[in-house]
Amino acid sequence: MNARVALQLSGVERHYGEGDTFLPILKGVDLTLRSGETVALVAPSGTGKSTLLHIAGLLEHPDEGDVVVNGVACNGLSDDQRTAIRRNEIGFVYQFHHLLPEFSALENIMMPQLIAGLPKAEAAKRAEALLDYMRIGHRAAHRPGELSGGEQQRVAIARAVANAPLILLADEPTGNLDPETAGYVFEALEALARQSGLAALIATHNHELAALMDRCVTIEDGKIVELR
Ligand SMILES: Nc1ncnc2c1ncn2[C@@H]1O[C@H](COP(=O)(O)OP(=O)(O)OP(=O)(O)O)[C@@H](O)[C@H]1O
Repeated sequence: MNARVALQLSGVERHYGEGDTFLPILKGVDLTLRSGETVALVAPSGTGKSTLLHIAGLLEHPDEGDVVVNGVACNGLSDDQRTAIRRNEIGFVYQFHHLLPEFSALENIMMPQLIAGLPKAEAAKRAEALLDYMRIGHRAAHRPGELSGGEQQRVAIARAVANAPLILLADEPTGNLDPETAGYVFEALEALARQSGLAALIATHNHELAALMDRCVTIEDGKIVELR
């Protein structure tokens, strides 16, 4: 495959604590994500999935190693520069949706686009299209508290891709949903990632859902191991 490299982690190390509480979590993570590929990260609890996603998403710094987003090495950048790259290139979906409760579904999806400077009408048009794609167009005017868990998570997914990021990172995006809802939300996420041609790294405990993705990796002894 010779698609463009969207995200590259090389020799990434991260620990928590010091002295007696020193806890090495990532011990040399190498991972390459190309545009258009979906990758599942399936690893036991506590092995460092969230830590890895936070470092890949420029929310945390590694102790060692490089994070390269779309050809730009991010370690030496200022916080402002990292924030700009995160806003432009990376969409994040969390286990809990983190939607703004006082805004409608449509407004939540418009928000990152407005922050990026898009005109309101354009942002609304794209938000509507994404809601339709997620089959919740009829819920556009509803606030998060008026939506089911699955609907909320689909809004969160639409919001994460609203700015057409290069990379989508998701941390247990369906972990909070019942199995049936998790199935269709995950499928919608996977289809949207594929349709948008972005590089997706999705942490999940669900092996059945992971099987939908192009590749599957795990973390063993602080390093990435390719499962398929
Ligand atoms: N701020 C912190 N201080 C100390 N230890 C931490 C901190 N954050 C995470 N850890 C520890 O680091 C390890 C990895 O945490 P992380 O959240 O990355 O794992 P995970 O694989 O995402 O787990 P889960 O599947 O349960 O969400 C865990 O043992 C956790 O307790």
